[in-house]
Amino acid sequence: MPDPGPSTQQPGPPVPAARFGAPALADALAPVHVPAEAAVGGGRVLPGRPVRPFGSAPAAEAPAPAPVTPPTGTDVGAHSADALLRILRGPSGLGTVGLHWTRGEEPPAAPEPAAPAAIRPIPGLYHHPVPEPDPVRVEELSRRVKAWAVDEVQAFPPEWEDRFDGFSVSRYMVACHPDAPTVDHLMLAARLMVAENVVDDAYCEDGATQPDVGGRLLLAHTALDPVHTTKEYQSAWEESLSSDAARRCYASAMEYFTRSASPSQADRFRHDMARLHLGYLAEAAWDETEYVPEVWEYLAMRQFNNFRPCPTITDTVGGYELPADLHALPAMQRVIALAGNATTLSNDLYSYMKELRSPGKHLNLPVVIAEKEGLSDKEAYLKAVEVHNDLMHEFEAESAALAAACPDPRVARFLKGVATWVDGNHYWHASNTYRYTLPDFW
Ligand SMILES: CC(C)=CCC/C(C)=C(\C)COP(=O)(O)OP(=O)(O)O
Ligand SMILES: [Mg+2]
Repeated sequence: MPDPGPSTQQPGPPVPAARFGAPALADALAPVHVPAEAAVGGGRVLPGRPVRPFGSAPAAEAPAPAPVTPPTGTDVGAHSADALLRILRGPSGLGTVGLHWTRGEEPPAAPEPAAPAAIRPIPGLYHHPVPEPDPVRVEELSRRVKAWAVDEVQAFPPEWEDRFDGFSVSRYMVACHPDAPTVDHLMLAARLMVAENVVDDAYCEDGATQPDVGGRLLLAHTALDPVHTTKEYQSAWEESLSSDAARRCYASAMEYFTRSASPSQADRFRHDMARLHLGYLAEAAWDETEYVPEVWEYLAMRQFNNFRPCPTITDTVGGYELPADLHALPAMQRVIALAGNATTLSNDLYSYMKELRSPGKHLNLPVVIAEKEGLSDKEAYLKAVEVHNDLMHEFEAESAALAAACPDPRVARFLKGVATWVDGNHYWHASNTYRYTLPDFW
């Protein structure tokens, strides 16, 4: 690794390496000076130090889960089934052919098809199965996103390659965005997904939370939302964008994204990322003060520390635009929030065992319910499943109502894209047995 050189980071308390039980991580968090000419940009190799990517060690030490066939979706009938099915089928009528899930490119001849991933859904968790992601796309996206992570932004060191591969970002993104016209479009989502996880892992996760996490997050946020200042200070900010893996990933992924997105789509994404960072700050503050929130307070925090920035780029990745005034509709905002909350609570349930093994008390919905409502671990987990399911039903009912009230094909396509993202996110969690194992509650 290159010599880190002098720091460009704001002054702050020293990193307490012992706290993390992983000196490599504390070391990785140290800022790195990079000359101005190496400032972020597509195609350049950026020096710097890695962060521990993609969560804690693989779940290999836990017993391997038994793969089962995914159940079919349930309960739709109780929740505006007709309208929902119309959304999922997509728009119909004259002039809507181009709005369906088709691709702008013919896939090349298929290689040996990869074996379908084993799925292990949480019993009783309301979800919809998805078709197996196109293996040709998964392969191509995997090659390209890894090349970006390794060669362009140095997101992780070679010894963590297995963890990066185990994250399976390409299978994740192909499952979530089946309507992406090209692999270039999928790359927009894949780079951002990698970057978001690098920032979370480097600054916030598993005992890695830094006392100066607020400053770090704000400076990382400027890689998405640029600083406009005087000439004297502008170059110092530009240099800072290369100074750690988190900022290199954000800056590069955002540069690609803004080349494809409209100004209003890019601004929507910045707003969603500001929400995310606000959620990280609350989580970090509660971790620091060892505060266990009320269940409703936890749910409020998790609405911000949330997958929301992922489904809300579905139109950019799909190569079309939901106009800002339709995105801003209160009913659309409610649908987006419900979808984000359901997907994020699904993460709380799938990552429950991983988070139990992590250092300190890792808050998630089952843990907070158990503590605040005096329930056993199993009772709390099963109650959290019900909270998730209620949110999913509400999401689907509100989505169907909005589609009926606002018969604009772009609204229908966006709602379908969000619903597809929700399903793809579930698929990825249920199939990622490298990362997640289930508790023994059934
Ligand atoms: C991809 C993205 C926008 C992530 C934002 C926040 C985030 C990492 C999650 C919502 C996932 O939750 P968590 O941090 O608990 O992830 P793991 O359980 O460690 O997989
Ligand atoms: Mg989690």
